Amino acid sequence: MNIERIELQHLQMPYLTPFEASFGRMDGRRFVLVSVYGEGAVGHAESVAMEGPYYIEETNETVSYMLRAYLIPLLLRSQVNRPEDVSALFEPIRRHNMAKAALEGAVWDLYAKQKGVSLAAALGGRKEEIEVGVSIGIEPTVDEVLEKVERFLEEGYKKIKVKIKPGFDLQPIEAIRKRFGDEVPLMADANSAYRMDQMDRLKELDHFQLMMIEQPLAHDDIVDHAQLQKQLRTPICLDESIHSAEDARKAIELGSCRIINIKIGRVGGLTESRKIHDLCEERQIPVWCGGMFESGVGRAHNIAVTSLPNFTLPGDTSASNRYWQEDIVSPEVKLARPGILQVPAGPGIGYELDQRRVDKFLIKKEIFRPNEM
Ligand SMILES: O=C(O)CCC(=O)c1ccccc1C(=O)O
Ligand SMILES: [Mg+2]
Repeated sequence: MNIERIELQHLQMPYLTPFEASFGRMDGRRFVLVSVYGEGAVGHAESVAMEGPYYIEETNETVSYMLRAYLIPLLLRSQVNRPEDVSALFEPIRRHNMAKAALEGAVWDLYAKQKGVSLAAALGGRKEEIEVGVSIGIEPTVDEVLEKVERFLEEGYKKIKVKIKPGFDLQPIEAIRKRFGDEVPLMADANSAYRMDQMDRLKELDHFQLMMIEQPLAHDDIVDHAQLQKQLRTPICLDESIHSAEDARKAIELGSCRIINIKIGRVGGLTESRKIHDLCEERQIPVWCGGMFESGVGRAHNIAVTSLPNFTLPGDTSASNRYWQEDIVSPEVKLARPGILQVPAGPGIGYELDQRRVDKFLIKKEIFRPNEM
């Protein structure tokens, strides 16, 4: 693929409104945008690591370090013919999945652009549009959750996900059901906030016809989740516990979940995401694409992967205006119809990087070339 140059742009983008989950509260995103140049084309992807190690262990700084010290030098010293080769190349390096995914994703975009096909098509996706939902944080009051639910339902979002934690769980769910009815496609995400001795609390949630409960127990657990799933009618969806297709296989075989949330960053890239997708399809486990408050670049990657057939549940990839005053891609990610995003047909991710907007949020830029490695 002839990689001639790799750029890291470190950005700081403020959110429209702060977001709180059981692991903390955030006002904006510091992240690394990766651009890979070759044969007159350029591929982009972003790191989805947060600033602190509270969702998973990676941080913006560990990602920057791993890219600079290991992953970029390795890639620039190697011959790569297909993006799948990058995934194999990175395999000896343990974990650091978000760092790997950021670089591998940029190579996927470059590859699709060099071939003149969309990233979705390069991955084997065939959907032309996808259904999407929205993830609502823990708000100071239940009323504020209700206001958000109302607004997002008006915009037609196909799934409402609310963050819960012990003490802020039954109240918001019950209030949403009371006000908006049982037809609203509703789910809860606990981000590992519960322990097995709080099972009774989780069982209460069984009365609200939730589509699923996401990652109720420990971030590294699949054993207790299997026990819990036996006690619940509501499907458990795993997020934090799944870092690879092997993790997914073990969780499915144990009965730890009935649904899997695929985040490209958490599983180390698009190649591994597709592997998990294929495995789940074979085992009849529906998947959906999670979100990490991506800019338009990461959002475009999420849209592309969601075009694969077993992404049968609406994901967390909402429109740009749910997160940003202005996004760094053009056009911005907009709903084509209520709750529906179009899968772009143009080459690669199908959105242009707007460098003028990137420059507004730019803190630092680093450039790497093969002869310097
Ligand atoms: O809107 C989004 O991008 C999804 C937000 C979200 O739920 C989330 C955001 C950051 C870290 C973890 C999670 C999660 O899915 O658990
Ligand atoms: Mg989650």
